[in-house]
Amino acid sequence: MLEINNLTVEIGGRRILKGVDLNVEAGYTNVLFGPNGAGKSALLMTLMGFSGYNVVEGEIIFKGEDITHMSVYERAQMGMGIMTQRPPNMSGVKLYDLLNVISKDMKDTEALAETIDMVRFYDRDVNVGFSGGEIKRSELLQLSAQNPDFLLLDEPESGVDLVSIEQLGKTINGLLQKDCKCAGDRCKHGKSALVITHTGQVLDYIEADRGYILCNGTVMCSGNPREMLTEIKEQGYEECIKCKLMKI
Ligand SMILES: Nc1ncnc2c1ncn2[C@@H]1O[C@H](COP(=O)(O)OP(=O)(O)OP(=O)(O)O)[C@@H](O)[C@H]1O
Repeated sequence: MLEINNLTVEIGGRRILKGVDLNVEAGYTNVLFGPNGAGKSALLMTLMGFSGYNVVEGEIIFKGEDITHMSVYERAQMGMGIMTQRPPNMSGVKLYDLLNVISKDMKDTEALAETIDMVRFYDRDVNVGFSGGEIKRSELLQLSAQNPDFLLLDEPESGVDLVSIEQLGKTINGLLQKDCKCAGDRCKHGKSALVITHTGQVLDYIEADRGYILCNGTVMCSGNPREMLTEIKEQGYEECIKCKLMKI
């Protein structure tokens, strides 16, 4: 569903991503690990097409189409959606009005808003004065309203209290499983996701297929995400860099 080939990106003339290769098949959820400043958020922002992320080499193929130079709007229309780390305040835009514009099914959106206690935010300007956890819930609600085929999730659990993480994780899982008409417990032709996580807490609620470690703008290795998380917790990212150097 998503194919990233040799993606090299500059921000303000500084090279942030260097020849990134990464794939996410339809129905799969892949995970991106990496130390602070590695370029994980930059990768997601580039995939969504935000300005300031200049692709100087490589390509992004989504649903078989080259989207490398498409606008954010066109990518969203094609079924790509994002939950960013620091979404902007939207002064003058009420949450309800925004949901009403992007919602494919307002009934579903309102049901989720009830579940995650966001109805009382309908009359507030989007993100203005929201707490960290409230921003995450608002973002999740907007993403659910859009109901994209491909979810880019940037540290969805960060800033969320321990009790609410379960609800957030289950909601994300529900979103990934939504509209899946396959029999059996796993739908390999449904929605896909690329998730950034430091703690791995969200992985307790979703099926993660493949993990990637990004260090200094480069993919160092890939593998079983749970095993990778255990190794990162035990050995940190230093071992990963050494391992890559040894392979070279
Ligand atoms: N607008 C910008 N101007 C200059 N440098 C930027 C800009 N945006 C990002 N960077 C730099 O790009 C690098 C990668 O940032 P990015 O946010 O992608 O890291 P990250 O892997 O998501 O880190 P974290 O885990 O801390 O969220 C950092 O060194 C950051 O300072």
